[in-house]
Amino acid sequence: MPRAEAILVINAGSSSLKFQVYHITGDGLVCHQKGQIDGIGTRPALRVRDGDGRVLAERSWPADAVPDLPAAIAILSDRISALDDIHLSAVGHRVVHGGPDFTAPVLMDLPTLEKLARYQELAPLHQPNNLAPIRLAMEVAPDLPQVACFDTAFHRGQPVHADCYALPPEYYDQGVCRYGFHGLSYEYIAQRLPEVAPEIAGGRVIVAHLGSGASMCALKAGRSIDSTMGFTALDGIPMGTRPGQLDPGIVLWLISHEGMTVDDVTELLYHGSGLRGLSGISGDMRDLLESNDRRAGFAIDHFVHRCALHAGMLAAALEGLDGVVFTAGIGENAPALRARIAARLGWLGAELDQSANDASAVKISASRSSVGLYVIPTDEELIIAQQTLALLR
Ligand SMILES: Nc1ncnc2c1ncn2[C@@H]1O[C@H](COP(=O)(O)OP(=O)(O)O)[C@@H](O)[C@H]1O
Ligand SMILES: CC(=O)OP(=O)(O)O
Ligand SMILES: [Mg+2]
Repeated sequence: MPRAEAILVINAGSSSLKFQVYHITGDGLVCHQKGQIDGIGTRPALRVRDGDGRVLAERSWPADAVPDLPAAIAILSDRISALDDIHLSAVGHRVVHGGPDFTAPVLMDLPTLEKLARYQELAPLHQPNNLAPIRLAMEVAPDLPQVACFDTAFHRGQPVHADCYALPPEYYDQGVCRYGFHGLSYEYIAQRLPEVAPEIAGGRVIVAHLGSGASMCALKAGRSIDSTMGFTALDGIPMGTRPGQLDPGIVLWLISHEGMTVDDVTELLYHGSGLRGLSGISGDMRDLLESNDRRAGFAIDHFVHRCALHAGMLAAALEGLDGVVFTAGIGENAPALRARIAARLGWLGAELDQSANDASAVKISASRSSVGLYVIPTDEELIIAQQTLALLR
């Protein structure tokens, strides 16, 4: 029997490594297998399912057995190379930073790999882990097309007054601007809205992508007009191990007063801050929700507060609010946090339906709420597969 033509998708995040295999059919893309290792460095767990959702493999490890993304890549690459019932037509990769030049998916070659490697310092938690599998695949399968799909691309149509910093313009000309990230996730949500939430799809929507990395995007009729992340994926709301918005004066103080080097500050801001730094317990929201330690509750309070403030900022960018969509690890799975954030948006007209929220229904707003509240599980891999297929064709 001929093996089915397929696209493999790889998505390396800050606490997870996800993959999906799609069959290419006459009608488009059909998921054949999907899997992930999440909780990397905190509570690593592997789960692989077939296209119908049946669990094919499940396993967990102690935190230090899968301490980082490279360890997860090693585990998953063994599984992926064992897939023998497909013929790969291409591999689609999430690449977090596309800088000023990469505004659309691109077929990878060595010069492009070198260009993208220059953005490693702008996304140290992601870019090396996004590029390593591309480099490896180009070595072992030089004829197999590798396509890079960017987190930044979806935001690149924002007006200049929104994506610039108040710095002399020569910095903007050099690419110092607000890129925004999680664009593959926002593109997926924008694609789903007309079907799942037609009453808000053409309106003013905040999408809250709350995962280990977290950001929010202001969608106006499905297009990004602003977001909470900036030049790097450090900005905006607090994350698992990143602080979110920070007065740049703190960085100057850390250098001048604390004698920190660039490497020290990088370590603090990418690995030692956010929920982990503030709680001193864990950057994994599940650990904080399960903890009775007062510091865990304090970190969650801060997270909710900052989410509410940034949502207010995006509502101002949108000049009003028709809907809020919760997505990603926390947004999809933590009803208590959705409830607390929604309560802080009451002044904008948001009112939760508590039982719908507890059940993680798609629509979780009360019927009298003037803001539609939704939970839509994201699927960055599907967007990557669609973009990869479009480029192949
Ligand atoms: N049931 C849950 N309750 C609360 N938080 C959860 C739950 N499941 C996952 N999370 C949180 O989601 C985050 C991971 O989300 P994910 O979108 O996979 O992140 P990333 O892609 O950035 O690695 C972690 O902080 C984890 O604690
Ligand atoms: C950009 C970013 O923070 O991604 P993730 O949430 O997958 O870590
Ligand atoms: Mg992610």
